[in-house]
Amino acid sequence: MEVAALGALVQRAREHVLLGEYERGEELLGDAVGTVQAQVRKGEEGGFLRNAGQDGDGARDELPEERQDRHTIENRKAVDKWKKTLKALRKERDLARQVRETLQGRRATPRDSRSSKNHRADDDDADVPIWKQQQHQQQPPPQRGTPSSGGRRMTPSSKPRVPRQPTSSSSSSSARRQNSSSNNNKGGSSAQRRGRASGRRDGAAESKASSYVEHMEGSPDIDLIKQIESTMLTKSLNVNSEDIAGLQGAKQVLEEAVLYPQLMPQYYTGIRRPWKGVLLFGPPGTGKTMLAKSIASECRTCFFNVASAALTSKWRGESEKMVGILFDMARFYAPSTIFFDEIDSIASARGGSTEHEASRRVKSELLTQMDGVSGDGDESGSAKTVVVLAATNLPWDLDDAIRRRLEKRIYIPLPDHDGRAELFKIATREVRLCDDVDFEKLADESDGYSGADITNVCHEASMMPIRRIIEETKQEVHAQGGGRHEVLARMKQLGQDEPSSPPVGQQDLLMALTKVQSSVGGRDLSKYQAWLEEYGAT
Ligand SMILES: Nc1ncnc2c1ncn2[C@@H]1O[C@H](COP(=O)(O)OP(=O)(O)OP(=O)(O)O)[C@@H](O)[C@H]1O
Repeated sequence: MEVAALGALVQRAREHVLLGEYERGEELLGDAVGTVQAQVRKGEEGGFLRNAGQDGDGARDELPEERQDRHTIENRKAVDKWKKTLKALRKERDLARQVRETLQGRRATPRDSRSSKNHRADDDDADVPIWKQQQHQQQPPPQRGTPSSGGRRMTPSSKPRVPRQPTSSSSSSSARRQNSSSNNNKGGSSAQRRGRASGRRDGAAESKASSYVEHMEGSPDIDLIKQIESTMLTKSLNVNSEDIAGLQGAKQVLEEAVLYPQLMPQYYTGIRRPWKGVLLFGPPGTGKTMLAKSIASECRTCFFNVASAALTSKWRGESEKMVGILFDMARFYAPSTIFFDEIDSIASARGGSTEHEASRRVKSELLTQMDGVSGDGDESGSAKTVVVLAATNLPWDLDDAIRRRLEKRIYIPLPDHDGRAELFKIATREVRLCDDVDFEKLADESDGYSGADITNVCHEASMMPIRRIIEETKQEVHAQGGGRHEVLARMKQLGQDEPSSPPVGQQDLLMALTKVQSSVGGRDLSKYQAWLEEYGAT
């Protein structure tokens, strides 16, 4: 292939990769690798000289000696340049292959076995979180005499580690100053902050400790660290996007904002850097939390589920310290996702007369930390991103600066007709249904219901046949002169004789719809619509 066509070829390959056609992208990148390899070979044989043209067509040996030297140097420079290009292209081709294989592996995983209770997250490599896979890949083989058990390699030169202090309240204002003074180079400032704070390179893969708690052993904040790790961190989630009814648009935006940058960090640099944060807003019970969990499961990143109440402490300075530790831990386990549920309760507008000083400090720390999350994929191609996802039912209460940092703002509305029908199907998946159940009719009857409302309706409906049986049993026993004791004994017997529960019918579901009312009012919906028009960014 012509060298002149190389640029266009690589461009085409990248377009295929961005469109998700990894196989074709990989193939074209393979062609590009072949062309560049040929250039390297040619240069190593001194071939650039003869074809360069500017020195005439004569062979190298025919040139005067000083020109031969100049050409040797130029030839070497050209070879070095081609070698660099070769390395970068190989990396890109391998990445496309890796993504293709990961996706193929995921598709090949039967859904049932993934949701099976007995399935262990790390049974096969396809289910090993990205952070763990990288750890495996980067782990050098154990050296002779260096025991590797216990997840921590000791070398003769191992020194006791001085625990790093996470960014704390005391350092937050200076960190913030530094951040704003280097606004033009935010990647640099976050890297500086990380470097300054820890004196170590980022990420679990490069640390010898297998957990953050171990890494921070001896820190005065170890209790807080343990509390955060045990209550907020989930290393492998198993929420399937197929369990979420509807919301196709939101799923797509989230994939583009969160999943693809994790899979292909090389492409998401500069102006294409990943979004700093994503806000999911909308009425309660519409699946915001489920969506956040499912996207984190797809990425196989570590997931920090932060309920705002968990970040409040009665001790002065402790809440903002927790925020600092949380982000620090997320960077340690990167790639990771931090999900703030009900973010409005910790990030409401600042400066109000009722605002407590402690709450203002937490917000400042949150802003600082959000500025410091790693956005760009690094050159080595490893996805070390920390993604901030947040959800709220009260988007209008959010602090302006926090809202600005949540660059993507996605509306999660009440389910439409098809969404409701699907919700009824999903929610009744585990119960026996009578043949008369008509999901379309149920969707017609449940306009204005949220996903959580429909789940409640199905819960209520599934109880009804059991209640009927209990009632019949009571009447039967009482008619025979039996009392409470006999009723309970008969019920126990019934459960043993008839272990499969009685089926739920259409009437049960319709009756349950009259008992469970929609939890979202029409006035609220117009408020969301107005906020979406003013601040939405999808
Ligand atoms: N789109 C959906 N698909 C499937 N189930 C849903 C969906 N939306 C809601 N649900 C059901 O409602 C429950 C609550 O959903 P979830 O917690 O994700 O809502 P939320 O929007 O985060 O609510 P809140 O704003 O009150 O925190 C889920 O456990 C699920 O049973």
